[in-house]
Amino acid sequence: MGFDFLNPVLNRGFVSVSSKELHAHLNGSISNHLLEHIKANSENLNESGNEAFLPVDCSGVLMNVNNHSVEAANVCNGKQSDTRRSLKECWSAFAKIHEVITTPRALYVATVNVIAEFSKENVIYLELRTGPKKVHNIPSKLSYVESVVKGITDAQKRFPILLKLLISIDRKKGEKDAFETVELAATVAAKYPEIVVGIDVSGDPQYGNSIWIVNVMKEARRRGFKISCHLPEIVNPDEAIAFLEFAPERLGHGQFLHPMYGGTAELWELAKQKRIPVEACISSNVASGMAVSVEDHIVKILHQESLPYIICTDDSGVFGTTLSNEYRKLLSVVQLNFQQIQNLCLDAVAYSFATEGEKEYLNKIIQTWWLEADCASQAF
Ligand SMILES: CNc1ncnc2c1ncn2[C@@H]1O[C@H](COP(=O)(O)O)[C@@H](O)[C@H]1O
Repeated sequence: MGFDFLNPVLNRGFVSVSSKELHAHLNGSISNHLLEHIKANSENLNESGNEAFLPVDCSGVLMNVNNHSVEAANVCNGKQSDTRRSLKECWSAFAKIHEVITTPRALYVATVNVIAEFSKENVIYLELRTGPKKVHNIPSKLSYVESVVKGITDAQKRFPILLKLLISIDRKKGEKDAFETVELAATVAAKYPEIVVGIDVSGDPQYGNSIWIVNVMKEARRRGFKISCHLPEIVNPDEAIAFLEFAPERLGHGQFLHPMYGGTAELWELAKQKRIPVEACISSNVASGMAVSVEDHIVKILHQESLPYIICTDDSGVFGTTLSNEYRKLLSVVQLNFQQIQNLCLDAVAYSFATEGEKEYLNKIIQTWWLEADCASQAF
């Protein structure tokens, strides 16, 4: 579309440098390389140190990690680059990852290295989200979250990236579990208020009932959390209306809001009226069959109608993508000039769950980077 002038900028990571990742599921963001590494070393993992991780440096960070790429991921999967994973396949991909992350130590290493990989791509603000699990040798949901927070705290000291955590509610696990998760999130947030800032509602959209999900979101809001809620990834206008009426701070996906993709005129009108920022995850939605193609992704309509959206990866490990790659896909279907891309980055700050002071700081970095990028582009 004549945006070749942006390629050097994208290739040099400028967009991701000035970008934020607001929708990244922790386990879904584990690259194949990292997963293989954890699997291969699982028997040697212990709580006391890193000595079993030969390729890991003293901070628990994998050395020589390749950035994700569709090609790299597909080599590991033995799949073609255009392989589509249906939503069902996604759930089994997550289950396979969960089978590998069996100890607090493995979870810690996964957390640190997922952050390392985002930071290598020059992402400067990352909101990770994950669902607490008492599985395998992880003794409790509290210890699960503590391991993730420890990973975040340690990575925060090492990388130039600001980190936040959203605690995920898995709708498949039902109402009781969801209320308990909010309670647990409140306990951990009291200890780490700068890190644990939000609640994510996700999981298989075929499960759960919108009424209790709305009630859980109300409780989370009452506790002071910001909320990001996945809109159903199957056509379900009634549920989407219930979620829009509640008005979480952000919405995940949103492909089926528009009548062209299975929504209704009423739903689309409500979406336009509410103007809730949508976390657009292009590769994920195309790979899982939610959007037929990049061209048919809802982001194009959101852009045309000047509705707020943020470019995100969703599950960079499972879908073999990066934030820069997602921006490239956006630019293949939406015409944006330099200033508009910068504005997208600044919008992402505004829609983030960072504090006002942190937002100010991030905005300054972005403006500086874009000034440099602008100068660099003049040179090409
Ligand atoms: C494809 N789009 C999606 N839609 C809905 N839920 C998703 C998702 N991608 C990920 N998850 C949710 O995040 C979990 C993996 O990360 P954590 O184990 O929590 O770190 C998945 O099991 C699912 O519940």
